[in-house]
Amino acid sequence: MKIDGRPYRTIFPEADGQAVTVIDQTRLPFAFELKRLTSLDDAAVAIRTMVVRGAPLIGVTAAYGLALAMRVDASEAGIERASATLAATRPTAINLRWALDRMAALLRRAPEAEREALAFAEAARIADEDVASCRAIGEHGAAILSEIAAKKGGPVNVLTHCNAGWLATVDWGTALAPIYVAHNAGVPVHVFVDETRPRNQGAALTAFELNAHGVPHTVIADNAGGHLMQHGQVDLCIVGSDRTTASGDVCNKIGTYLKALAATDNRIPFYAALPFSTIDWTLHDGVRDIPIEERDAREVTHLSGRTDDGAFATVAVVSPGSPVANPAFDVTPARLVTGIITERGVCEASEEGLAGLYPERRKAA
Ligand SMILES: CSC[C@H]1O[C@H](OP(=O)(O)O)[C@H](O)[C@@H]1O
Repeated sequence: MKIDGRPYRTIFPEADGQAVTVIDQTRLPFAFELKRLTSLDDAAVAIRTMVVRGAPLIGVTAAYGLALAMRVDASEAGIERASATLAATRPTAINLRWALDRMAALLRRAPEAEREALAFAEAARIADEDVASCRAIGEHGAAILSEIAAKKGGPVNVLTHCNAGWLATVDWGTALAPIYVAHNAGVPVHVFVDETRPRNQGAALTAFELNAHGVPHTVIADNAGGHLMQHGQVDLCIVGSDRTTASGDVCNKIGTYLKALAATDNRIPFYAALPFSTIDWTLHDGVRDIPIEERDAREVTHLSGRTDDGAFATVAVVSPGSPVANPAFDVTPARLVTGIITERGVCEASEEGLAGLYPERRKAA
């Protein structure tokens, strides 16, 4: 995507191969700052502290983190140690495990002396594949938006949760990719942007993206979505995913499940958009089996932002001493999901639906 007319990706290797540069998403939307990752630990900290975030981007950052690690220790033990360090950063997004397994399998087969160059090349391939996958998700999803807008004879109103835009991937995004493709094609689209407490990825990141791209949108409190659906203001919901099971259960940012319940109650289509790398083919019961990250209580007790005179500030918003719970994700059962938008097309949220798009997995299962 473009920022002030300049094309950006969320992560890119530097020409000298000594570092990888990322956008520091903890500073958005009030400051656009780049951060250089020069080591395995830099990459691990960037993932854990959400300098980079979003399932596909977490996977790509981990891939580059492993490549940076190979500069220091390309032995078998080095591969295992770096993989373990990166895998421990965040437990829910399956893209992290998927990327590390793909990289490690390739590196183990290569001579130690070739592993650093091979790792950077494979990380770049994973990044390029992510861009292509998200662009294809955009095409398939835009067809849905275009059909609704044509039937309505007016703007299609999409509700989305958290940030599943280009900032959550290498480029294009997943849930927002259909919106960008449709908007670019002249389809009238408007987006209701859930603020998405507690870290406000919607209010801070999705709104930043849509502002930069000129997409009409309205930021809303998380709790307003059901009311808007009840009053006919939402035509469909599209969300991202951090891990989707082979049976179509969708794990996504906390609060997604509540949106799906409201959508179902109001007979509003509810889609999840995700690439192949977000599907966990080993799981069939997401509510029971997907590990849900519990993040620091301070994300709930404090709000970070900018004061009216432009200073960054963090303020307490919870009565001191009150206990806090902060699960970062929830799981929407497949029965509440209208369809899954992937790089290979749109399918039912079911074993059959996903196996139909990925027949090679049926044989593997
Ligand atoms: C395209 S994956 C985006 C997905 O990741 C976000 O989680 P986080 O910001 O904690 O990394 C959120 O669940 C988004 O839907």
